[in-house]
Amino acid sequence: MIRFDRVNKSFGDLNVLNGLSFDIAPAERVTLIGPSGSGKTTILRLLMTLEHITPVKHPEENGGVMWVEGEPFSHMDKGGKLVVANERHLRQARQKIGMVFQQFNLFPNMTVMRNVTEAQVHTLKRSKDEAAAKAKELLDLVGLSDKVDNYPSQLSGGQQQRVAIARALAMDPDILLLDEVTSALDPELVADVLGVLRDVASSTNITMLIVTHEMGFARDVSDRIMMFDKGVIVEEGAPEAMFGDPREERTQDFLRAVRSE
Ligand SMILES: Nc1ncnc2c1ncn2[C@@H]1O[C@H](COP(=O)(O)OP(=O)(O)OP(=O)(O)O)[C@@H](O)[C@H]1O
Repeated sequence: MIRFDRVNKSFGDLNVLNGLSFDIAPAERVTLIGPSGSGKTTILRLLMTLEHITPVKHPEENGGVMWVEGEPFSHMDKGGKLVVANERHLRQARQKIGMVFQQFNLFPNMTVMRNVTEAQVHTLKRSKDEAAAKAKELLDLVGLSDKVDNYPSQLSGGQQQRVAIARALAMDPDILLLDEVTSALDPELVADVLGVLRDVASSTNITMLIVTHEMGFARDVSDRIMMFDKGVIVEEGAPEAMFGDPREERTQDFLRAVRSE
C-alpha cells in the first residue's frame, strides 16, 4: 500500500530522513515512535505531498522513491534529477489519504455538518443530500449527532478532534494518517478521541500510519511498531515484543522516558 525505498529528506543542511525504506501492507496499522525531531511528521507530510523527497547526489547508489498504491510519487531520471509525478496523479493519490493533525484545523466559520460535507461535495462531487447522509452517519459514530449545527468554537477540543476524524473518514480514505491527534487535548478529553479511533480501527480495513505518544493506544491498535531515530528505523516488531522486550538500547531508553512523563 505504501512503500518508501531509500528515501532522503533534508531541510537545508539538516538530513532528516537518511535512505529510509519500509513497506506498509493494505489494512495494516503501523505506529511510528521515536524522539522529538526524529522525522516522524516529515514522513506523514511526504505522504500528503506537503513535502517532496530530496534527490541524492549519487542516484545510482540510492533510490529515493516513495510509492502509494503501486504508483510512484516521484522518480529519479537517468541524470539523477527528481521527477515529481504529474499533478493529476498526486491529486488522485492524495484523495485516498486522510489525515488528522494535532491541531484540529476545522473551518471556523462553518457548522460541524458543513465541515464534514464540504469536501465531499467539492472534491468527490457528491450531492448535498448524499454528503449530509454520510456526515450524519459519521457524526453519530464519533458521538456528535447533537452538535451538527454548532460551530467549532462552541465545542471542546476533544469534540473538535472527533469532527476532524469524521471529516477525514467522510472522504472514504484507503489510508489514514494520524499525527499526535491527542497532544493538544486536556487529559480528560484524550480517552474519548482514542475510543473513537479504536472503533474505527476495529470496524474498518483502513490502512493506518500513526504517530503517537499514547503507548497504550499504540499497543491496542497496531500490528507493528517502528522505532525511529535520526531518520532511520532502529527496530520494529509486534507491539508485544516492542513494548515488552525491546532489543535496542535506544528503544529501551525512549520507552523509559515516555513512561516516566
Ligand atoms: N519545513 C521545515 N524546515 C526546516 N526544518 C524542518 C521543517 N520541517 C521539519 N524540520 C526539522 O526536521 C526535523 C524532523 O522534524 P519532524 O517534525 O519530522 O520530527 P518528529 O519526529 O515528528 O518530531 P515531534 O515528535 O517533535 O513532532 C526537526 O529537526 C525539524 O526541526
